[in-house]
Amino acid sequence: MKLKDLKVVIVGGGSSYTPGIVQALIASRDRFDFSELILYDIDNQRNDDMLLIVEYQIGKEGLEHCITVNATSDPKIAFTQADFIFSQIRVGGLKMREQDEKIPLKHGLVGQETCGLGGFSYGLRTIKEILNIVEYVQIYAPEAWILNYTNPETIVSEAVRRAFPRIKMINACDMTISIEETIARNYGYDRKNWIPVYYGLNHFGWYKSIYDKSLDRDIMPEILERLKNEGLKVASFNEGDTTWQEAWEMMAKIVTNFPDAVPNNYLEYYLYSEETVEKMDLNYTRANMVMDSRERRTKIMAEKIRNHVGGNILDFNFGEHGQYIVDMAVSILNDDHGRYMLIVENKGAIPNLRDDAMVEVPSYVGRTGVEPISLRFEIDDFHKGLMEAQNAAEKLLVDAYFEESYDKALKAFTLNQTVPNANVAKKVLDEFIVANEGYWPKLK
Ligand SMILES: NC(=O)c1ccc[n+]([C@@H]2O[C@H](COP(=O)([O-])OP(=O)(O)OC[C@H]3O[C@@H](n4cnc5c(N)ncnc54)[C@H](O)[C@@H]3O)[C@@H](O)[C@H]2O)c1
Ligand SMILES: O=P(O)(O)OC[C@H]1O[C@H](O[C@H]2[C@H](O)[C@@H](O)[C@@H](O)O[C@@H]2CO)[C@H](O)[C@@H](O)[C@@H]1O
Ligand SMILES: [Mn+2]
Repeated sequence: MKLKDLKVVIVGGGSSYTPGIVQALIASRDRFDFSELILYDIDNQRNDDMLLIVEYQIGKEGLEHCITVNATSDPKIAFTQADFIFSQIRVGGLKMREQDEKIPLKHGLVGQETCGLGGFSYGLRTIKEILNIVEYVQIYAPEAWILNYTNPETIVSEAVRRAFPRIKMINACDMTISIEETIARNYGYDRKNWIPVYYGLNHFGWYKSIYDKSLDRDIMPEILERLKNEGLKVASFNEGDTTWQEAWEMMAKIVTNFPDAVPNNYLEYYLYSEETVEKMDLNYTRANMVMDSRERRTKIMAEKIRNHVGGNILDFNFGEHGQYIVDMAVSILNDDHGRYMLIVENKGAIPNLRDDAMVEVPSYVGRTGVEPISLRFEIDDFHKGLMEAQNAAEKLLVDAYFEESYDKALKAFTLNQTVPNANVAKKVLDEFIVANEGYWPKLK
């Protein structure tokens, strides 16, 4: 493997997460020696705007002579001789995310981008594009590592597992980092001292223990107590974001009712679907918020650079998101065996769950890839039951994609735990088929 002068490709270069990734890449140059950065996107306008921002970031650090940056929509140019590929696409953009959220919500169901039927709609749209990208990598850079965080992750990674079982791809989500960081900042801990044991599906899991090395004990019992008694406030990187504030408040509720484990916040959509629906506004969902905030701020940054406006141009803060992705790349390159929560094929990691489920468990990352940690305990029936139903629904959805099967899709929609009956499942599925024309396979 090449260790220096690396070529990095950001797939979905126009994503508003790109500046955060670039900031982390720049900050990690002593551990990750890259000299070429490619923004690859199918939307040239977004990609060109981002090129301006990234060039500005690199120029600001005086690195324009050591790092070349280019934007392209040509896969051959993008992937040839690539070493690392970061994948962050949103198929259909935020306009389709709006449909994912609003169609179920219209029927009184959870309207969310990765949970519930919105996640299934997004999944059926995304599989084809991710498989295309993996195919390009096989053709132009078969030795490259793909770090994937495109959502909905369990569905995407299940499809890739079936189509490319040996691909060098790491599936990662920053949510556990964000949960840990928010808890640590609220209660005065340092997450860097933690060895957490976590298990689940993506956006659907629980902490079993959190061992703090500096205190020499499992601090989960005291965290559970504080969650119940003090609640959880939004950390500075999500400050002013009401959706995140509400999500952290719901964590306290989950723990009050189920006091044996710190949950992933996304479980609120499954455990309290009715309550989350009541808080949603059919005329203004999360997609609208993101368009009016993150997307707008990105456009303003590009505009200011284009118009040579001086002063403080850069305006983004995604907490640990970018650094987490880059740390994983560093861990591969330097064979560091860093420990991350990753989405992997179970194969016994959770002993009493089917082997071919894509689960999220602690894993080491090194030069040869991912080494998942076997939990060596059986998970309880409550978590197991929830996970098995969710996993079966996701597997049926991926079957529906490969078999172009309406029957499998309807079963997946009906089994989704945010759905009360098959009638409403069918109505939402039929509306999604129309809304996703040109994106979904033709279900027969
Ligand atoms: N797992 C995580 O921790 C995590 C965290 C943040 C974001 N994400 C995911 O990252 C992705 C990007 O999110 P965003 O809000 O920045 O979306 P966005 O719409 O702002 O940006 C995505 C970009 O992908 C491009 N794109 C779409 N299809 C493409 C294709 N086939 N090939 C190349 N480019 C393509 C779009 O043109 C767009 O510029 C989403 O899937 C999101 O869910 C994951
Ligand atoms: O609604 P969005 O698009 O703002 O966020 C959806 C994503 O939420 C999680 O990522 C968080 C991250 O955990 C937090 O630290 C901070 O950086 O905000 C991110 C979102 O902006 C989740 O893990 C992702 O999968 C979602 O895409
Ligand atoms: Mn995630």
